[in-house]
Amino acid sequence: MSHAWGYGPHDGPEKWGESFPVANGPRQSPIDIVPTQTQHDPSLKHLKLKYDPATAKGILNNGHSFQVDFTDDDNSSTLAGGPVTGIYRLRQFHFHWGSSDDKGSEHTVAGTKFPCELHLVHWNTKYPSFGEAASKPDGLAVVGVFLKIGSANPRLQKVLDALDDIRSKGRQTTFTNFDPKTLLPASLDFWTYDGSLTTPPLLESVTWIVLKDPISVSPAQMAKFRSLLFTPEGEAPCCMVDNFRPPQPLKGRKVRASFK
Ligand SMILES: NS(=O)(=O)c1ccc(C(=O)N2CCCN(Cc3ccccc3)CC2)cc1
Ligand SMILES: [Zn+2]
Repeated sequence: MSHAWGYGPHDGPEKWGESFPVANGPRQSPIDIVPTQTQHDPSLKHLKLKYDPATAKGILNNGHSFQVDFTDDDNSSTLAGGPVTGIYRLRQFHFHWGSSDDKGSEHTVAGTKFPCELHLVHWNTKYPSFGEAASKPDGLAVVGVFLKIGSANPRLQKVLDALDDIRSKGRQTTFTNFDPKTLLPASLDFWTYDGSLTTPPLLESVTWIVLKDPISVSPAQMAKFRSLLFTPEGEAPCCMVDNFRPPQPLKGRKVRASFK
């Protein structure tokens, strides 16, 4: 398989190991988080998230998900505290979701799947760039947020309204003046563990910070996610759904909790 990967029967997660052998490595993501097997770590600091809405730049259908990109040439939008040392810059956020409300998240909680999961991707400023950081064991920090079916979430609406302009792979449009903090739940209680990117190249460079509390999303809003296409204009349309990797073996890793 060239480096063309996807989520279908011929190029999906079960096949990724053929081109990306690290798929079977010791710190792969996502995982099933079993709360009764996590350990409260009182030494974990509060998560410090500082996001400047002016750093929002654009929104892109990358053929695997859609992402909102941020300018990351200074420390205007950063993550610090929590399990990390130093300052990490926000690069982008994106989502993973299912074809139906009973699946879609990458992390699961005691086997429970959520219909969608948000990932806010940050890179360690001890390295010169995202690309450099992405290959280092402490290079990235990703905040994961579960979305649970409930009432419509007004905070999502600006993102969802932009999807009409990026229906096909490769489409992008400007997306400015957006504060991703508005997408977070009230509590920043989290679980944390050492893991990887959940898409190829599956680099084992991510400190995962998965928030305990979900945010809401309505069925109509989920339908909006599912209106995107994996395929570019001019190709037979294939709905962008089930773009999630299933949980991977823990291989002896400890999952710590910031809360009791
Ligand atoms: N689901 S997730 O684990 O949160 C996630 C986070 C980030 C990305 C991401 O931005 N990309 C796009 C391009 C950069 N590559 C890494 C790279 C490849 C080659 C040269 C340098 C870095 C990673 C994939 C994907 C998934
Ligand atoms: Zn992701």
